Amino acid sequence: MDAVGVAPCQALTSLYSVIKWPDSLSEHPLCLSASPLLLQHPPLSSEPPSLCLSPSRVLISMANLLLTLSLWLLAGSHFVRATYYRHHRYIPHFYRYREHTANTDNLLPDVSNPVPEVTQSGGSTNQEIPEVFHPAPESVHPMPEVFHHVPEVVHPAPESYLPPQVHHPAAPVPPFSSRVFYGIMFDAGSTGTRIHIYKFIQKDPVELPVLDSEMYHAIKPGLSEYKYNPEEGGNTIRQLLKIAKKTVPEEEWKRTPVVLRATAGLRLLTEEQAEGILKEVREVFEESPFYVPINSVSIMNGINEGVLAWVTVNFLTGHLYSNTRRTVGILDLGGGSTQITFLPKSKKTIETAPSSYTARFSLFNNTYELYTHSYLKNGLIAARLATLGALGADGLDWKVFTSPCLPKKYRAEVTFGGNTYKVSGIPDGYAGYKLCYYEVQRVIKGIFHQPYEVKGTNVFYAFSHYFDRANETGLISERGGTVEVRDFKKKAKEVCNKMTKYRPISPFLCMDMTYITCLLKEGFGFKDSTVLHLAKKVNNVETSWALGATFDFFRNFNIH
Ligand SMILES: O=c1[nH]cnc2c1ncn2[C@@H]1O[C@H](COP(=O)(O)OP(=O)(O)O)[C@@H](O)[C@H]1O
Repeated sequence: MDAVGVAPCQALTSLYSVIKWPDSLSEHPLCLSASPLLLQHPPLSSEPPSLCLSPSRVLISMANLLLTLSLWLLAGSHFVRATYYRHHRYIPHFYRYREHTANTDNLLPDVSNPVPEVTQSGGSTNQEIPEVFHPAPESVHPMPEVFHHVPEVVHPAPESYLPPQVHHPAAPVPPFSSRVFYGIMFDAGSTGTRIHIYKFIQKDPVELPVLDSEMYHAIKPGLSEYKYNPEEGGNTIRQLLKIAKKTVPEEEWKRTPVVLRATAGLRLLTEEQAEGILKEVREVFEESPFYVPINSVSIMNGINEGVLAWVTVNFLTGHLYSNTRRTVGILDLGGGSTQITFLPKSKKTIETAPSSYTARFSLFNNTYELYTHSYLKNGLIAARLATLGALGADGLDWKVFTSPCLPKKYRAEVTFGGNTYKVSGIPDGYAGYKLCYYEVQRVIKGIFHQPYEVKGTNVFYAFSHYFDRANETGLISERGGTVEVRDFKKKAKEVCNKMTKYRPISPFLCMDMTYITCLLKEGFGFKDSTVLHLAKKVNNVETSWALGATFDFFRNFNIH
């Protein structure tokens, strides 16, 4: 018998033990004796208390007994229900999180049953799209909503849509077999396009779905490189969709949503150029067999980029399930932009931040107010060009942009955002850490806001180019690890002062390491001793905003 059945049965067995039935009711008085197990108070005499009745009072007593018995049975049935609810749904989050460790611990916050068919004009027909679950509250509620009908949500959920918190009368739970569903998220970044195919398992209609696995693939260059040739950009999406078709079983295609969010690369283009690319992607999506929701292709703003990366990392590290509100901050260094996001411990952090540097959203019945900001043009590749004085410059056909951060004899053409730049070291000049630091400072000083709290005890996870550069220079292995801010500085000095040794890894390594050092120290204001956790994956899932964006697709977080 499972845990659900044991407790109520024990209660009924105990109840039954208070009754001793005589051989014949007509010949003997009826006797009841209290089982010591059920005594709330010590007996007044050494004999167990008993009560013997004359036959004439037996009928009245029987009526009383039946009444008592029904009351016990009623109480027992409530107990059964309470135990069932608790076991299946209203267990604390930290427990629920651990319960699935064998399954990489990746519980999806919000997704549940399928929603009805949605017909796309000229597009694919969605038969069953995973529906939105109400997030489980942090506290135990006496009457959980899971035994009510889950309100229907027809995808796509518009940006401002919040599923209604409707409470229907209780209904019997239909039989349910474990089911699998998928979500496809494209990350159209400035340096590449990546596909994330998430597989979720809904084991039980009243339990939260589990993130089972992720299929990830990246392709270079990013879509912004195709600003003059969107059709070719569309072909990169076609290639990635082939992987999606191999990963998602054919019978699931029609109800598997495809979503693309573009970041800094497209933000840096003109509106017309960006729209040309997005239109092409929409067309490629429409010709695919997958479900194409409205607004499936768009440019994501910097706030969402930061917040959704924060959601991913805190979800994967288990912090969204704890009641402590202890979370980790994130530092994301992309090619075109860089993000910092954390949950402040001190009110002063929010009070002293510019109003556009904070964001609110709701998750698991908690409202979070985060410090978050995305610095456009301060991603690593954009910062390289800015350091060289090339970003936004004219005369790209003939100008050569030089820097003491590059090996003296280095000369090359680099492409970013659809433009090509001629760059070189300074052949007969000086190179090295100090000069380089002075150069990169110009890209940071006066631009960054230092949050009040950043020198405190917040734990930060740093990924994307922070991870790549730390890994390439040997600060951490491919599996990731922790470093102090001063480790970046030490390594930057070493790389800049031995450029020839490190050149085979990348001629930009000195510039990149120096930029990261300056960004952390003088940009965000971290102390030398601040420890950063560098991770490319957590629980075998990529640390990127893409998972958070998939959750946001299934249930709108209403980030504002
Ligand atoms: O999902 C991911 N997995 C691993 N690395 C990623 C992922 N997304 C982004 N990155 C890393 O971030 C770098 C830059 O990101 P991106 O090109 O998206 O910049 P952007 O956000 O400024 O446009 C990539 O070169 C890569 O190292």
